[in-house]
Amino acid sequence: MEQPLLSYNNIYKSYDQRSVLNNVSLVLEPGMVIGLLGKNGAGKTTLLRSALGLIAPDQGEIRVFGEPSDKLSAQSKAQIGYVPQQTFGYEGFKVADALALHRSFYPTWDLQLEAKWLKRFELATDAAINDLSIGQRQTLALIMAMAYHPKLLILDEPVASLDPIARREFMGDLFDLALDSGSGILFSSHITSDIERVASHIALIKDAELILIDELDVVRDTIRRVNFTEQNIDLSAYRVLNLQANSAIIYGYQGEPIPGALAINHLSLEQLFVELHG
Ligand SMILES: Nc1ncnc2c1ncn2[C@@H]1O[C@H](COP(=O)(O)OP(=O)(O)OP(=O)(O)O)[C@@H](O)[C@H]1O
Repeated sequence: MEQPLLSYNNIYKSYDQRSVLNNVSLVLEPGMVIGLLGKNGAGKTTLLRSALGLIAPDQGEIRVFGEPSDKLSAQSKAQIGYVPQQTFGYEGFKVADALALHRSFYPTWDLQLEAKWLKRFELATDAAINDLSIGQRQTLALIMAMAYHPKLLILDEPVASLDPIARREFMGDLFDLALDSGSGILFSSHITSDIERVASHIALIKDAELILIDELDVVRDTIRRVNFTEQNIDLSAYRVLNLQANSAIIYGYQGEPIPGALAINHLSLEQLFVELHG
């Protein structure tokens, strides 16, 4: 089996005795695009930053390309692309100068890709970074993180400030990048439609715990809301993600009848997210 690009093994992290990551395990293999979904404060940024050695977990082990994340070699670091939630450096630079400096760190920089994206997103190279809109800055940050074909791409809400057209195009490129070059992508987002469009896998984080990690198609196909009147309905054949007085969200449904169920309904990713947090 190929070595995972990134693996989290039983990660715990607390701040002031408040748990932010609770026993999180996750593996990113080449070709996977994992969309990390969770509400504000769920622990997404903490999880992403800890992969880069920027945050040290209290317990557990994180490996990137097989190396411990807090002792990454320079060679491994050069194969990671990271776009934080808040960009940016290069204040006082023009776009062209910032790109030239950034490019100089990466021998695998793809000038054609850079030119294609600059054109597509209408970023003027003579514009001053300080004058760019938030969305334009985010676009530039994405170009800077992706144009050297990193093996591992970690994106913290990468497209939140982009308009829907730019979002759609970038998300498409992300997916192509992963599939073409055997890279892997872990990105966080609140935008369930973006995750549905490009992710191969979804990781759902709630109250510091990874409550679901699986292929997106499997999640879509086997998640259901079950309505019932009797409290003694037997749902033991499923993973119950949420249990209310007269309904439950179950995972692992295969189309069979459930005795006592009044209704068994599909849930979109957005409905799942809303209902889990309702
Ligand atoms: N350095 C810190 N000190 C104390 N608490 C922190 C620190 N960093 C993060 N936290 C807390 O940890 C929790 C998780 O934060 P994190 O930034 O990982 O969430 P998130 O899922 O990325 O949220 P968002 O979607 O709003 O970006 C939050 O409650 C946050 O306040």
